[in-house]
Amino acid sequence: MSRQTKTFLMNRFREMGISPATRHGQNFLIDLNLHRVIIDAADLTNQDVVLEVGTGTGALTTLMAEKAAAVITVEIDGHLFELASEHLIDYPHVTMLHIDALKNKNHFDSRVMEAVGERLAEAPDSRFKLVANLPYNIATPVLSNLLLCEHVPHTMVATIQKELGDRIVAQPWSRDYGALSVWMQCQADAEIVRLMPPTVFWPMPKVDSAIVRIVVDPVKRNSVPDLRFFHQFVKAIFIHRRKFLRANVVAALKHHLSKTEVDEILAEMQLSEEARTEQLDVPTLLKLTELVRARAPGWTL
Ligand SMILES: C[S@@+](CC[C@H](N)C(=O)[O-])C[C@H]1O[C@@H](n2cnc3c(N)ncnc32)[C@H](O)[C@@H]1O
Repeated sequence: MSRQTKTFLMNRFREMGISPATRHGQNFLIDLNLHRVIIDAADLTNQDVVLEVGTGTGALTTLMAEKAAAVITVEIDGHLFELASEHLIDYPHVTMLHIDALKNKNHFDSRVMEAVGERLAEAPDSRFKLVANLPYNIATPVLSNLLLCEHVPHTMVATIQKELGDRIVAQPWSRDYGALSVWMQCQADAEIVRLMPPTVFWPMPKVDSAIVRIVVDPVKRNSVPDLRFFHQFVKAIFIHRRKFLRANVVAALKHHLSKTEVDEILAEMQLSEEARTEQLDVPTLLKLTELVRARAPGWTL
């Protein structure tokens, strides 16, 4: 029997005297075909160094270890770390970390990136990929922060809440368009590969899920002169995305730009006073950010 079916998992958890921890987003994929879909979407080869956040029982890890040059897998839960260690012991190119992958909501634990850096250094010309069935409570910081890390991924393939997937691929004027859509689309091509009902997991989550693929585009990424500034500025003006853009820029740049300066910038961009933040596409936001940055280079959120 596969060691990731519902019966196997239920028995193992019972033997260990534990139950899945909701606070850690422990919903395990029990439709094993979907592991294959994830791996195929990531197009894994022996040139890839893979980061997995959430080892779980190690089922996906083992499959990735068969294909990739190296896998760094991170698990917060001691019981699961132990369970996965039993299965991963025969894979010397798998680095297992028993830590919280995130130091805080804006930063990875430095040990994660150190381990990734070491594996990348061992395999020249390797590509870095994130492939994971992510715990839903940390999916946004994991995907967002990775794009600001020292080692930027070539591709990220992740199982996430469907609602989050919708936000990542959303277009201007739509209900789901926001700072996260802009942050992803300014530097990557993002798509939803597969939608999944709760029944493919044990225990079943309360929401639908999606597998997303985000492929970083170096040309797009290079067209953002200051990624950190852009990230912060877009976050600030999208807090009230339905409001008038002018009000949002004025509020975000309070103490840094006067209302007259904001009006000058909007006039230069030929944006009316009635323009709403939610209507701005990525190229327009890039241009706006650069005009703001030129006048307030030291601004931070
Ligand atoms: C959705 S499960 C995925 C497990 C497994 N990869 C699978 O495909 O079935 C998420 C896993 O992430 C772990 N986890 C949750 N928060 C974490 C964090 N902050 N750092 C590392 N692992 C975490 C959970 O304990 C759980 O094992």
